[in-house]
Amino acid sequence: MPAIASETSETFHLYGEQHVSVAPPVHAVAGVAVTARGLTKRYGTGQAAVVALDGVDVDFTAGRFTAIMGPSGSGKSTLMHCLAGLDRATAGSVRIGDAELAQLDDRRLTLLRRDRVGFVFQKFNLLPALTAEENIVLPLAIAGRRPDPAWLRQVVAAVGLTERLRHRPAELSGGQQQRVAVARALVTKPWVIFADEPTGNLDSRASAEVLRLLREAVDTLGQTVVMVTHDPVAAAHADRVVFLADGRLVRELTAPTPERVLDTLAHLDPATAGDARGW
Ligand SMILES: Nc1ncnc2c1ncn2[C@@H]1O[C@H](COP(=O)(O)OP(=O)(O)OP(=O)(O)O)[C@@H](O)[C@H]1O
Repeated sequence: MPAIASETSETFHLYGEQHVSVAPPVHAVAGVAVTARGLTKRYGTGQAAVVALDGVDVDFTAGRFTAIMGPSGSGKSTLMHCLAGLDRATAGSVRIGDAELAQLDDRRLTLLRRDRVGFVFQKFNLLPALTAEENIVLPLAIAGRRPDPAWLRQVVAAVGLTERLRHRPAELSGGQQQRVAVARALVTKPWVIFADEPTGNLDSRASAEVLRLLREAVDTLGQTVVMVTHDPVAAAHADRVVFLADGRLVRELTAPTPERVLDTLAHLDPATAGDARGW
């Protein structure tokens, strides 16, 4: 099990009792952090129905960095939302560790997301009235948990924000705001971090910094990261890239390079590959 995901002696036995306040621990099943089987998502009904995911089987190894790519409309966001418990699948199964999402009612699903999943979004999603530090510890504050000071210091130092903790988001650059978001995702020691186009609003220097942080979280903390991206350079920071087309998983690459990612995209959808080259 990755170091960051190991549980301490907190009392998770509350799970299953009437007043659930903490999500249950999750455990890796054969080294797999998140798994989907036959994952299907249909929007609408009848003739207007859209099959966004069409029976996706995929495993995300614990302590690894995986990128999800594919042409526009191929189902990347839908897949991430279903994997992260932000949306319910129409059919099939998603397990985060040994927790089967379909078996959780809305309240338990919310707890699982709050306590076991970290999120990084394209638009940072920071609260403007709060300082950087308050934004970072917000998931803990919502859960009524106190930050572990040593861990908080380590996370803040890792993202290079020690001197910026009292600044509000409007006083920070885009790259700094996204680093706050990465720290906020790490602070709960989540089972998995889902990053949805985390560099989509950043210039290439700030992008490289955020990608380096995600990479470091995997390499030095054992964090599991799953990232949706359109950017072959971003995807090349991952250990593995999985490619969607028309709601199906069609290819994957290990040890990706930007060139190999572009070549694979070009086979799936020449227009998308052209965009990625900046044509
Ligand atoms: N709420 C919705 N209602 C109806 N159809 C939807 C909805 N959300 C997504 N879709 C459709 O599902 C398909 C997959 O969409 P999704 O957003 O997951 O693709 P994507 O690969 O993330 O696209 P992009 O790269 O453009 O962001 C598309 O055909 C989209 O139009």
